[in-house]
Amino acid sequence: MTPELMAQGALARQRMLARPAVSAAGGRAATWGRVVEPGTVDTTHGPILYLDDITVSFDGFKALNALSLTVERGELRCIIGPNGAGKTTMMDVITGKTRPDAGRAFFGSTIDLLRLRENAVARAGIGRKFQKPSVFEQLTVFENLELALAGDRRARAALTHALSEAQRERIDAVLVRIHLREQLHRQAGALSHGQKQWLEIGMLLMQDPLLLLLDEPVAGMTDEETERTAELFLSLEGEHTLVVVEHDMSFINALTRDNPAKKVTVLHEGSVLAEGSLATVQANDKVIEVYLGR
Ligand SMILES: Nc1ncnc2c1ncn2[C@@H]1O[C@H](COP(=O)(O)OP(=O)(O)OP(=O)(O)O)[C@@H](O)[C@H]1O
Repeated sequence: MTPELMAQGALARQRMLARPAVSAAGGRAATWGRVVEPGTVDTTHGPILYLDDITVSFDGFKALNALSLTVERGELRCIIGPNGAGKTTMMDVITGKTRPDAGRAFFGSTIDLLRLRENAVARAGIGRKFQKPSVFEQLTVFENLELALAGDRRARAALTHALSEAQRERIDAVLVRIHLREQLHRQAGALSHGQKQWLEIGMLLMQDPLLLLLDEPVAGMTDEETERTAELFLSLEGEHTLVVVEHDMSFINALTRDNPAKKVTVLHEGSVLAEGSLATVQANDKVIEVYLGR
């Protein structure tokens, strides 16, 4: 992590905090059953993500068991936990893929996530990166980003549509950010695993999400790629809110080393087992027993 990137992250956080946070639509009723305009989440009085007492059962087995969790706007929150702790199920609830049996889930103070379908959650400003990269292998890096910029416009139309200067600049800025500026004409299928992961993150960034959910983003990456990914995430912190689920403790270390007080959440058996700085949770006896000490 270079001092420049750390400074960039700090600046981005300041800019984000200075951004007007109140929904243009305004009011709780504004989001119920309506399409939500991206970038209008209301965090004036609270967190950007609020999960309260969420329970998800599969044939009587509680994958999430009264899970409560909040994430503040601009945070980079790491979520760790052993296999089966409920991390993926939690992301499925946030993105509308799984409906809980009980509990509440809010994006800002007004957007009730449990009333939105998956595509509406994405439109509201929540982007999700699954573990495996799913880029369009036959297309170039640039074309992949171009498609992502188009959102849900039809693919062919998106690729024949002339880009505006501002759109080109946006793609260019993302290319620099994801370290693929030199590879823009390369077919995505020819990229390394790590580069494909960055491209997919770049595709999410084209939609300018407020909240990014990242499921094991460095699985299968080389040490160098992992380090670059940590730098990328730290540069996004503040401007975006990031929730990173990860098993790789060296990556968690890299994500928290600029600020040792940064919160890490440990999930176990569908609830929060511990939360606090990495050092605090690593020293927690319950955590050592169920996870770190295994
Ligand atoms: N559709 C399903 N049907 C039945 N059980 C499920 C289903 N989805 C998840 N589970 C169970 O719920 C528990 C939590 O799963 P989940 O995938 O959320 O955990 P995780 O923390 O993401 O694990 P990992 O680190 O292995 O990805 C597991 O015991 C899993 O087997």
